[in-house]
Amino acid sequence: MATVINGKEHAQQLRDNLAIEVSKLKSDHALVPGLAVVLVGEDPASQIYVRNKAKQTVEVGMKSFEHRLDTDTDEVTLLDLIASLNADDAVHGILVQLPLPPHIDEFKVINAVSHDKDVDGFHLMNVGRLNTDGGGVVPCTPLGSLMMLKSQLGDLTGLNAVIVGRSNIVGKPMAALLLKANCTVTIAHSRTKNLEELCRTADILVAAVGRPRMIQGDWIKPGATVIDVGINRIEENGATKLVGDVDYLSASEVAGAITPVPGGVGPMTIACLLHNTVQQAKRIAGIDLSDQ
Ligand SMILES: NC(=O)C1=CN([C@@H]2O[C@H](COP(=O)(O)OP(=O)(O)OC[C@H]3O[C@@H](n4cnc5c(N)ncnc54)[C@H](OP(=O)(O)O)[C@@H]3O)[C@@H](O)[C@H]2O)C=CC1
Ligand SMILES: Nc1nc(=O)c2c([nH]1)NC[C@@H]1CN(c3ccc(C(=O)N[C@@H](CCC(=O)O)C(=O)O)cc3)C=[N+]21
Ligand SMILES: [Mg+2]
Repeated sequence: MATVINGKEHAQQLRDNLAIEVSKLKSDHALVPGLAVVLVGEDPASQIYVRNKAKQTVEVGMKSFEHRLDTDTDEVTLLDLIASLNADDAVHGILVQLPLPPHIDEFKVINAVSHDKDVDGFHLMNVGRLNTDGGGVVPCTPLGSLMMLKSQLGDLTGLNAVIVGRSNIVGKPMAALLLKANCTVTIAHSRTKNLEELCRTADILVAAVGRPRMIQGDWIKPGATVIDVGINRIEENGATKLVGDVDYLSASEVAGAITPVPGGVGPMTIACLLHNTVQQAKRIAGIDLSDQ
């Protein structure tokens, strides 16, 4: 049976370390990192997610600012809010919850956030840096996934990594990180041929598809490490359930290690968001990033 990679524990450890760092920033630099989260619309899943983020932000000693706007908010109003957050010295990180309503241009909004306050790593400046000098802010979900992989496997050099999914927020930045970590990287998507065979070549398999339990145990190389990014709400036996893109039962009989859903990549994503906020606060304040 596969080792279960406990994302909740990894996330708790990361938050414990952040709490220590935040208290040092307070005492040594009079700096309290602040995170602003902007939510447009009433999506219940997003509301829970935003509430969890706010709670954990405060728990590590940082300031949390929440901005909830109606679904029919126009683009100019949203851009004005972002401009005021860009100019606010108490705010070091700005996250605009995606997806946005269809009448709002997501690309425009993402790039209106100052790249110095981007904590998602979605701004063009940070995308460019991830793919060149590696110095920018790294997207939270891929960063959390990489941390768990390194903790599980140590050096990743030479391993074959297959990522299923090519989105800008998960698949592509995950590929960039694994390439930087010296893996041989393949990105698969909906047009990929022989997906099952390709998956069986993977020492590291990352599933970021959005299809409940798509990847089966017999698609997995025995002993491989499986990172399940998928968060899918399904109805089963009359109850609502959260499942990943990997069929956990069959996969855990073949894999060497696997992240569960819930309790895997999700909690690490939020912890990495807090990590990125601290990083941006230090950058803005001119505190050496290699300092602590
Ligand atoms: N744990 C966390 O913190 C987070 C979890 N998620 C979850 O991760 C999953 C992916 O999210 P996201 O990247 O935003 O999703 P997108 O819908 O943006 O991308 C899905 C990708 O999967 C590919 N795909 C779809 N169907 C197939 C198929 N049958 N075979 C192979 N590839 C396929 C698509 O291919 P194509 O490009 O050809 O259309 C696309 O590249 C979702 O379940 C989401 O909820 C997302 C963000 C954070
Ligand atoms: N700008 C932006 N940045 C994001 O990072 C972003 C976003 N928009 N939009 C939505 C997706 C999704 N996402 C999740 C993060 C944590 C959990 C998480 O903590 N999940 C728990 C379960 C939570 C539950 O029970 O619902 C778990 O997997 O254990 C889930 C999903 C971040 N996203
Ligand atoms: Mg849109």
